[in-house]
Amino acid sequence: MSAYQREVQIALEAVTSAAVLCQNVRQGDDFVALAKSDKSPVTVADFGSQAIVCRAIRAAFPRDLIIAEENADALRTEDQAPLLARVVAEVKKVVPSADEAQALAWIDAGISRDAAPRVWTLDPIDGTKGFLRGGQYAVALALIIDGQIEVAALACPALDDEGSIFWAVRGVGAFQRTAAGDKPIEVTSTSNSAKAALCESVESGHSDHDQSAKIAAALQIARPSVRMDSQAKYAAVARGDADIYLRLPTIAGYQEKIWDHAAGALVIAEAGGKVTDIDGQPLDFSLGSMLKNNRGVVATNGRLHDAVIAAIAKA
Ligand SMILES: Nc1ncnc2c1ncn2[C@@H]1O[C@H](COP(=O)(O)OS(=O)(=O)O)[C@@H](OP(=O)(O)O)[C@H]1O
Ligand SMILES: [Mg+2]
Ligand SMILES: [Mg+2]
Ligand SMILES: [Mg+2]
Repeated sequence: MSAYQREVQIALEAVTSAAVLCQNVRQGDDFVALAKSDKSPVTVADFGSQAIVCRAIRAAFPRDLIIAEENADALRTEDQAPLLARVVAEVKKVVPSADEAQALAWIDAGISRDAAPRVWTLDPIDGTKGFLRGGQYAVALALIIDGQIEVAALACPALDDEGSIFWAVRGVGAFQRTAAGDKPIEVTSTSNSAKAALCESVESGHSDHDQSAKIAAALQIARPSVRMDSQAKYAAVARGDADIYLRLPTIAGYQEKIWDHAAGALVIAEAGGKVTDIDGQPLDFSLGSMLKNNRGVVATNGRLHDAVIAAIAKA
């Protein structure tokens, strides 16, 4: 029996149900996006997805903590009663017995921020702007034990025809779940950077596009970069659709959130790739909700990693 079998099963069921909720919401015409205090959007589906996943984790592993992106504060205000009603209605489509109080409590099960010996991290929708635009998005869940990512489940509902689901366990491997079973995935073996495919964020506010163009030129990368929302970029590198994922800081001092990277980072590492920050340092997931010790993210097939870090250092 391989390690963390139960965690993998629960995590995959949870992100799969959450992905159904997200697709249900996206098929409708009323996402009711709200702007958070940092002006970033949050929708019915972000709240609903967080409720579904936290419910599943709480039921299976009641002692585990959860560091998830959203909280239910806005939904508890009188102004947002219609939004709360939409969230509860969507949650009930997936969990028919759910009521309003439960939905709120499940969302708020994810408000931990501090490090803990055993903690899950969840991005209920990574790439909310992509979700709103009709682009890629992901439901990203990972289990961190003593600061190390051990289990990852990554649902990309808009990738491929039917959506795709990826998972990984540290030391076991990275897989894509298909109707025919779990298929191991692997990064490319490209070692000539001129032949590499590079992917990056769609939003220039999330990763510096001008800087990445300079780095691509220095690496003699011939192909135009592929812009894709969400941790689907990690899946793209992990299964060999792309060779490099660059996330270059746009604001000095911006700290990346662990839920934006934990699941994707393990999937790439277990597919044979490498993930560091732009200085070539490993991402430190032992510090609670933020990657306080890191700047930006560089993910590659491994073989190209040193060349990419060197090009960034020169740029
Ligand atoms: N300034 C800045 N720098 C870096 N990252 C930031 C910044 N601001 C926001 N965010 C986070 O970006 C997450 C989305 O990243 P993506 O790579 O999906 O961006 S994009 O949609 O492709 O443009 C997005 O995740 P979600 O909120 O889950 O969508 C944010 O956590
Ligand atoms: Mg967000
Ligand atoms: Mg995110
Ligand atoms: Mg999010």
